[in-house]
Amino acid sequence: MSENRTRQTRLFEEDQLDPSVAHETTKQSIGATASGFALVIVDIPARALSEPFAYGVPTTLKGVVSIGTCVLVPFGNRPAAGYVVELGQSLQELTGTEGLDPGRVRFISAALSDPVFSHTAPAAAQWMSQEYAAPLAECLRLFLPPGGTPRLRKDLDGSWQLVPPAIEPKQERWVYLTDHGREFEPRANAARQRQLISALACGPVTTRELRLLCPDMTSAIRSLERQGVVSVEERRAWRGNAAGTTSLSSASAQRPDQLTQGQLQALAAIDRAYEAGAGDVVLIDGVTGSGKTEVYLSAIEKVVAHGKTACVLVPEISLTAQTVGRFRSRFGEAVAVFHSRLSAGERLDQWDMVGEGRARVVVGARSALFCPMRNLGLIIIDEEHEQSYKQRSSPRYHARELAAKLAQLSGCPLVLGSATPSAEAMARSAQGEFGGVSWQRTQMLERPSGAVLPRVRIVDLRREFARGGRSIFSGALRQALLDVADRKEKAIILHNRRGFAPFLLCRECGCVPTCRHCSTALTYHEHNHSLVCHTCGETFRVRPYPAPGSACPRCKSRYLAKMGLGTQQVEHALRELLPADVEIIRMDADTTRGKDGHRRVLEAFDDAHTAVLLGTQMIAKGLDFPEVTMVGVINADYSLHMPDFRAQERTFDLLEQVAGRAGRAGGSSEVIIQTYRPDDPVIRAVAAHDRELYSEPDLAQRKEARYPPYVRLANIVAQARNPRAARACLERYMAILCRELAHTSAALAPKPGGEVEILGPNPCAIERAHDLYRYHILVKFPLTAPVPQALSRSAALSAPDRSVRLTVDVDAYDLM
Ligand SMILES: Nc1ncnc2c1ncn2[C@@H]1O[C@H](COP(=O)(O)OP(=O)(O)OP(=O)(O)O)[C@@H](O)[C@H]1O
Ligand SMILES: [Zn+2]
Repeated sequence: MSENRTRQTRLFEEDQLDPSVAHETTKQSIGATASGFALVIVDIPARALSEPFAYGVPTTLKGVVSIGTCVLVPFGNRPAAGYVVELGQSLQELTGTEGLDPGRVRFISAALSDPVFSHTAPAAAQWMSQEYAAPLAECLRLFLPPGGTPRLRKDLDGSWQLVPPAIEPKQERWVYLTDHGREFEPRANAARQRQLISALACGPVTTRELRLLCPDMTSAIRSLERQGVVSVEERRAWRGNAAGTTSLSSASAQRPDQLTQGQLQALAAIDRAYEAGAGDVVLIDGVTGSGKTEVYLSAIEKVVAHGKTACVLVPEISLTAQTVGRFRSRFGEAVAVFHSRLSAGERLDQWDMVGEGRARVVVGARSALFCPMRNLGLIIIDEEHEQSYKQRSSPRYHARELAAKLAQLSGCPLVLGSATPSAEAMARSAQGEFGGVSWQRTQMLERPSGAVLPRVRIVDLRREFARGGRSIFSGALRQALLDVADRKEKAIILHNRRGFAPFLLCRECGCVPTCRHCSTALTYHEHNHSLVCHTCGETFRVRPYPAPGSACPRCKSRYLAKMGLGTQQVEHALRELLPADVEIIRMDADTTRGKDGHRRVLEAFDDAHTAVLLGTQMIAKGLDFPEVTMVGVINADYSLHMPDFRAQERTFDLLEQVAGRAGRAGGSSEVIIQTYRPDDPVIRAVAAHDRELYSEPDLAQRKEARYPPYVRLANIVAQARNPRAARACLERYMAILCRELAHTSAALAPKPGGEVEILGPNPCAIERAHDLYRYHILVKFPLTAPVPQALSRSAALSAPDRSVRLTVDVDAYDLM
């Protein structure tokens, strides 16, 4: 590590300074005396800049520069913005500066801001950069106030300009009654003044709100201000505090009279992790509706009572509706909220509320981990198994891993909650330890107040087909829907088509053609009528039904059909089936656009008397509607056939979660799952609410074939207009990678039966997107091997030209 650093921490020579650099920079750099030294992460996102650089702190900036300060520095022949991540009296005190000559270090030119990030940010950003093969500056940028820092811009004439923060805090004018004002009695005919005084009787009000009350209040305010009756004060506005409020009945958290046994045990485990102060992880493995949210709320209450702060991550999708309400109902104004639908101003204000310590609880999507929490006492990740915790653009970090790192840096517990924990979390807690901290699983097997998990009925679609059933709904599902309508209750229908790779399915025997070498489902490519294996690349020609000559490879039936049916078609079918007084509410990407899309849809379902909520996988998440007594799944098999080693895990998660929406208030409830594969271990596991029925064989197979959680997996994708260019880029990358790995250690050198395995290049499952051809290689490597750094260096060294886009995704979830 330190050898690596010495190599990379570079000095810049005075003579490299270009005359075009801002005049001030040059003047200050020459002949300044150092009052100390600093390591600075230069704000230039390039893979080659993987370490901070050393600079002198001129005496003029003594005391002005601290960790987190944005500074202006000379960099090569240009100025650059950067962030101080380490400070010391002498150069030797700083990490990785062995062998540098203090006399030749260049100087920081100016300080541009107050400190902008928390003390754990530099270490976390450097860890992220190494772990996920991402440029260091790109990682650090995540920890900066959104839109709130200065940037440098090169103008057309070649000079560099300092651009101030794009977003400024906003001030609001507050009007309040003075002590004298409380006794003041306006003249009988001064109606405006009376109105104003009564509006202020309960406390200060903003001029904006007063204007809403009565548009011409200005003169009354001025006149009363002159008489000393009211005072006007400028205060910072905290935009975004109203975001996410909802009328949903389930969006408040009534404190239960009594916690369940499982809840108490979970809280005790969190207590122990808190006392240990080492960043230990507690996995709450609690069935759907077991009251995990209540555990989070109680744990946070304790932490806040100790003067600490807490951060709760929930999947983006569940943020707008119920969750925020539950947290606000318990913690009020002390809650800051982050999600992607906030405006830039709202985001900055929520950020600063956290930085100033006004907000003690942060609820947000994965990006909430970056806000400047002081005195962090607890991190919680709800629905820990969710794929959306993996960022899909660079830096491609996983929130669970970053949270574990931050917990360790802050010495606070990390709590993971789910009814369907990830294979990673299960494997680590089975081992009891991972990454130097303890991992412990605590189970919550029961729903509170006697509610039970719903009964699951499996419908075999092959039999329906044999009996002549051609409708979307089997007899059982049709009857169940009509019964719900009769009883004036609510139902949820899942029709998941997201992330869907086209495949062929025999409607008579239910078989899906799989690769004879790899046992992954073959993906259907319409344009050349072929089935392709996306693991080994083998291709089979095929003609699906109704083309003449279509035939199932197993039973030779000609009903080898291309699968695909949209939510809209299901909606039509529901409308035809059900009486007119049943509201049918569709929830998918199309109906939830806009800032309040999700909230509107869920409120409509909440308000409806008798209703069916139909949707894609977004309806499976965390919804708590007590009136839902039936859940139906149109076709459970879609995600089972994804060309992905996680296909079984994803399908189980989805089905178990959606099933868990039924019967949450007690009483009888039913789940009906339609499938062509009733004997699949995943389907049987959901039917029995018994995860191990599928996870044991699935994990055994992953271990055997070397897949996560037993190894790590990186997906390196090249995209180009010219398919040969994409492939060639990966071939070059592979050659460099092999060399880099061999350099790192003999054990990592790729060889048959070696620790590192490289597969490909092959075409991606989605072969072509946005007119670009896509190829990929997969790299499998041991959990603790320093392979990501080699992956990153190889990307920097293989320097693809502009026609090829090369991305490195470590711990990839999206293999399409
Ligand atoms: N101790 C308790 N006594 C009674 N009711 C409770 C108790 N704890 C939680 N509840 C209620 O149980 C319901 C389910 O709780 P919650 O939504 O937290 O479940 P969950 O475990 O997060 O479920 P899911 O994984 O399905 O999202 C809520 O309406 C909640 O108010
Ligand atoms: Zn294959």
